[in-house]
Amino acid sequence: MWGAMLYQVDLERQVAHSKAVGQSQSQARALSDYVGNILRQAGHATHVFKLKYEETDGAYPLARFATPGGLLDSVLPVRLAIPMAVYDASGKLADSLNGPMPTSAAAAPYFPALARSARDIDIVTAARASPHGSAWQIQVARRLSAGDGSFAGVVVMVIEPSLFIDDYDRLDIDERSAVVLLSRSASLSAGRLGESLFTSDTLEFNPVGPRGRRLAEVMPDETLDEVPRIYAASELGRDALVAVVGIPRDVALASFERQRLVYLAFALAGGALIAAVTAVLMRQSARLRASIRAAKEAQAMLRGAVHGSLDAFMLLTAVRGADDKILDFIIADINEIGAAILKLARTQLIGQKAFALLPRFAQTGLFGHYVKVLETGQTHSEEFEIRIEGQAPIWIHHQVVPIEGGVAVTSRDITLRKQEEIEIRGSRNFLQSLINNLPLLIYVKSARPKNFGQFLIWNQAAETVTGYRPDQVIGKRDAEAFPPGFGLTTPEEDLAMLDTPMVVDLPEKPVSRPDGSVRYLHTMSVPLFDADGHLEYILCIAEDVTRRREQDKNLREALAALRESEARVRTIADALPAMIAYIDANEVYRFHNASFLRDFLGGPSVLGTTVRSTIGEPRYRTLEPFIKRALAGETVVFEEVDESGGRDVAYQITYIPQTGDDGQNIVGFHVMRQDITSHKREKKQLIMLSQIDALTGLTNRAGFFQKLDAAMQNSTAKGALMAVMYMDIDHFKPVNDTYGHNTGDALLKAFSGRLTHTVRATDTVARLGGDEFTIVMENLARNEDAAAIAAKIVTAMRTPFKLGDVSVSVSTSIGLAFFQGGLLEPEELLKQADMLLYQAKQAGRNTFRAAL
Ligand SMILES: Nc1nc2c(ncn2[C@@H]2O[C@H](COP(=O)(O)OP(=O)(O)OP(=O)(O)O)[C@@H](O)[C@H]2O)c(=O)[nH]1
Repeated sequence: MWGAMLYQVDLERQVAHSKAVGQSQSQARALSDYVGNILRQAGHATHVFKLKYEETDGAYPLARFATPGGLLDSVLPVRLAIPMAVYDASGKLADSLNGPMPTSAAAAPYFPALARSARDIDIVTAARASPHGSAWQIQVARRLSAGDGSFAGVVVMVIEPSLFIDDYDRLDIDERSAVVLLSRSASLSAGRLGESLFTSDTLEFNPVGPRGRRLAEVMPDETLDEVPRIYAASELGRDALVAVVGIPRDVALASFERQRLVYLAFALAGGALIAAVTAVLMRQSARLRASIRAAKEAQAMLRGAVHGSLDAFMLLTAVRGADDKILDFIIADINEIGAAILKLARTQLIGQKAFALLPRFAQTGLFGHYVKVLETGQTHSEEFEIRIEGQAPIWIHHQVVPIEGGVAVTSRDITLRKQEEIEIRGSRNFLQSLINNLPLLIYVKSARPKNFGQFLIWNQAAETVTGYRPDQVIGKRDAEAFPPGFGLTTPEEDLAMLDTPMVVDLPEKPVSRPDGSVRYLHTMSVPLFDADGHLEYILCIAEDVTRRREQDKNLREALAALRESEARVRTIADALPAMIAYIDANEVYRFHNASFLRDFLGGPSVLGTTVRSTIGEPRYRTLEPFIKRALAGETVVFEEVDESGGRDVAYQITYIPQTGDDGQNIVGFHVMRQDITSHKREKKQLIMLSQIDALTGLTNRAGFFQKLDAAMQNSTAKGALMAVMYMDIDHFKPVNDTYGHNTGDALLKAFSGRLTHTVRATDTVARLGGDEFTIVMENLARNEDAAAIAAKIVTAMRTPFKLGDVSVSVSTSIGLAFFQGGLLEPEELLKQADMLLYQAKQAGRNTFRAAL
């Protein structure tokens, strides 16, 4: 039992020791964190000073910098009274604060490095013995630049270990604890043992136990005092500094010792209690670690939020001139997004002056805004466009918030949103312009209950057509904007739309303009719904149909006139005896009068059919040449005999070409078809009549020559013998003279009658004029046959003629010529007969002479 208890006690001791080492190390780590933080802040403080110094061209005293609540106080507590100094370019002390400082820094290790490098860096020197012998120290130095960027000197902060040791009141440790800060590089240490401080250049701490142990327990290589402690170290990671905290062993193991007594008293129960206490402590430690981790995570998240933000974020510190006027801004911090916008690495940007980065900083107005924000303390936000040649424009939302000594700038790329806005505005402008420029009246009324019927849109065309301006209409209802019965869509029609929302085509209505004139509108009402399907607007689109109505009216009148004229033309055409038609350029019948249909085609209407299909191919072939000529522009007159009806019907056809509106192209031709059958017959009769001697009824001179010509051709063709007889009444004149002209006529008639009876029916007896007669005899067998007839005629005429109351005795003389083919002309044959007549006259008359 005791063995077990002693074993347990030993185990507990080990646990308590480990815990004590952990506690020491935790304190050592806190110390090293604090030191590291102070050193970082010191670096930051030199940076802030540098900004102010450079901004004021060197006229910025350290005393002002370290004013309580001033710039330094925002970085490092002024109460720490950290010694500071400013050295000029030659290394000579120019300003100092919080303690004596070396009069020259020229020999300091940082000085030549900072003088050479133009970069804004801080140099933290290794620990070295303090010149005034108090301890050792670390210097944080930063280059100061003149206005032209040249080396102006350095600012130095002196960090002494006493700062951490003296003022170290954060550690919750026993007063006999040891706190040591060790510089490995300088082999210097400074420490506190309870209330007493010490420095050493020999003190060293060595690790306890095997390497790689989790707890970094160390032991001093020399005895510091008589207090046994449990020491642990924490390396600073930079500057070769090590923080060591030693907690008195009895304090560290006090609980264990108490527990050991309890163990002694309550052996087994004590062990359990210790275990429980250990567990609680472990849990507390775990909780502590968790909360530290949570704090770190929160910090990381915060930092991540800034750096991972979609917005560009930048902290700018104002650079002020001697008169405190803001001259420029320096980038104190910037996130990656911001750096990306400026197209430089973050590290390159930090410390840069805005004017150096953006030469047009002032012209863009940004500088002015930043200054104003800083001076007024008012946040400024705006949206603007950045145009870089060769790149699409970028829209930025810019917010500037005042902070201590500068501004915090947040910029967000809102190009996409802006483009959408511009597009929406563009399409809205387009629609607006479209609505205004459309020749249609467009007006929109509200369909919402609160302002039902109120005009919301009234476009240019609506104003032009109705004479009412938008300011007279918009925001009003019909009854408020227009006189009663104005004529636009009425409230009743709007209410009907509310009942049954649908597109309505309203009848054409007149509207009275203020000047008294009237316009006719044809309106469509269209319901427009909101996203929830409720009727929101009534869109009315109206067309001014006044002109169209006038044109329609004129057209109707013109059409009526045309129809009337056509009816008149048709009446006339139908009444005409001629057949009239019109055929277009495609040879299609377009018009015909009643006679054309009845007398020519004899069937139903052929309008719309072609000539070829109407009259048939054979007849079309006859007419085609004339049709082509007419369609070529020629007026054609020709005759056609239609033999189809069993009797010959003769037509005279006239084609008159029709030119189109251009006066050039032939668009068809008019047909006038006249039945000339009877006319031709009459003509034939007339011709016939013209060949008859009116007194005697014998063939006249013209008929004689026609007959003689025909007979001679026949004779030539057949080789037949023919004769022509030429005779004259002997002493006719005295008859006229004795008995008068009428008796003479009667004698001529009686003579011709006796003559006709003497010859054959096939012989042609003609009177050439006066008392001269001829006979054409064809197909004679012999010459003598004709001579015999001549003799017979002479004999027959010797018998006196009984003419009314008088008896007249005459005789006749005859010349007889023959023909039986040949080239002789009729006139020549007659002349031969005349010559023979003359001979008969010469022979004493009352006889004949023949060319036998
Ligand atoms: N009554 C009548 N006399 C006519 C007509 N035509 C001609 N004459 C006359 O006929 C006569 C013809 O005269 P001629 O033949 O020259 O005289 P002729 O007396 O017959 O003489 P020859 O023939 O030599 O015997 C003229 O006196 C004409 O005036 C007619 O139609 N009627």
